[in-house]
Amino acid sequence: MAMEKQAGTDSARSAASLQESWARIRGRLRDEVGEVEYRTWLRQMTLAGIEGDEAIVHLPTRFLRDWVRSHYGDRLRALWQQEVPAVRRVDVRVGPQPRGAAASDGEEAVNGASAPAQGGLAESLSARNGGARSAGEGRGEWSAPLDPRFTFDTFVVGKPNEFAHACARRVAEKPALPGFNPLFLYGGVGLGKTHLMHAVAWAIRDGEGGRNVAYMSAEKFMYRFIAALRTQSTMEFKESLRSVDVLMVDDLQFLIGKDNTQEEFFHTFNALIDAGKQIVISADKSPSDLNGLEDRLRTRLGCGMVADIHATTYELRLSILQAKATAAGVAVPKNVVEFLAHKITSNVRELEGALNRLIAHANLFGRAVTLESAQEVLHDLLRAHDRRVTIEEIQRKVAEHYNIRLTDMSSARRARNVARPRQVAMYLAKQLTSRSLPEIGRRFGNRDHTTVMHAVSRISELMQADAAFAEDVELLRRMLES
Ligand SMILES: Nc1ncnc2c1ncn2[C@@H]1O[C@H](COP(=O)(O)OP(=O)(O)OP(=O)(O)O)[C@@H](O)[C@H]1O
Repeated sequence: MAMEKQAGTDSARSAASLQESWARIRGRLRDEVGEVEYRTWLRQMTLAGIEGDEAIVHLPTRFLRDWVRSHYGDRLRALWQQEVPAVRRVDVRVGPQPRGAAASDGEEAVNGASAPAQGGLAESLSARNGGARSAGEGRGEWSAPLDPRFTFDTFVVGKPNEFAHACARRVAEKPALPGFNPLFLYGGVGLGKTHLMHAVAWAIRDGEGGRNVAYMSAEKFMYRFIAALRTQSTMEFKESLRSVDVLMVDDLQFLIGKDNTQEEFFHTFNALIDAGKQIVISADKSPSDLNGLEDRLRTRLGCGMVADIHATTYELRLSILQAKATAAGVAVPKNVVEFLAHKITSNVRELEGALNRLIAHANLFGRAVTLESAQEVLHDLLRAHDRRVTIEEIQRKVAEHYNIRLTDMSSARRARNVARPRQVAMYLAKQLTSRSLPEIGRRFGNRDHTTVMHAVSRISELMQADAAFAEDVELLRRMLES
């Protein structure tokens, strides 16, 4: 063993002892980072081999590679050095995973040689699915790769998604339960449909019984079907698809207007349901609203459980931001989280994108995240969102509310009953749009930016001192935002 440790090359190291070292390293990492983090980021690591003084670790995607490199690279190197002192460097690469790689937490995969593993990601997924391959298509090849970030652990539950989440959990725990088959999840863009689908797929794959889950987009289904038609292998297509235990199809609306593919999907759907297999579908609309899908298919899609994911609420946006900041290990102040949750209301994808940008910026420049940096870094994004609330709208609403003329927003009149509403409008313009102080000043009768600054601080003070006034301003804000 001691001799082996000094050798540092594959030739001197048996596959078995490498495997043991690698298993210990992974075990230690898992103990250090905890189960959830380990499963999210590290579980799919495989050892491709040792070259000279370098251990080569493979991950299936660039995203995972970058993440593991930047967050765990040093730790991996240190653990390797403890285990095998001759290893001085660790190279994390995107690479194929060997058959059976990372099939479960107990199974650690090692090629045992420096030569790259054979077989691509599709094959390794096939192995994860049970490894059975029929002639032509491998069963697992049906499945698109699952995103390791999209699990139940990382899905934040709130009022708008709690029903869909509960249904997804139920199906993951007990596939093909009567009343839950098919499970049809629908909702607007970027609200978490794919995340929930992947979470179900992960949970079933990792659960007991080694169920064979095929997850794909409707587009992929069509593409495969057309390819099978072209190569006259539709029988194999049908057989391989019908041999799965769970079929999950994302973005079903893609099949609208694709009549032949719909027909094929309808038959596959029926065959699987009749055989007691679980089907999970996602789409942007409910089955009854999917105009352009055949009636008989729409009817069947709606005969299990239909669950919608609603637009996010302010509270859910707050929770999601907090959870994502914590997961990234970055301190994001409360006022920044509240600011983002207020401003970016479109969907979770954009919210997440904004937070990631802030975090990346803070990391790059080694600076803390602050409200000022958030406004600066996200300037373009906030501007795009501002389109909904314009300074004109603010002026109009505030003038109406205080019963003054719209022209008084720009007039030179200084009477309190005019000046105060004007200050409120300036304050709201600063809060609800990303216009600069000079820009706001210009829109209020060419006033100086210091006047706007004064208005903002005066209104803030008054709101602190006078609860009724604060409520009034908040009411205006809500009216403008809705
Ligand atoms: N409740 C949630 N908790 C944590 N993350 C979420 C939640 N909802 C959505 N996300 C995140 O938001 C992003 C977009 O979600 P997802 O891709 O699942 O949306 P989608 O509804 O499938 O969108 P599309 O209609 O564009 O396919 C993902 O990164 C996802 O992890």
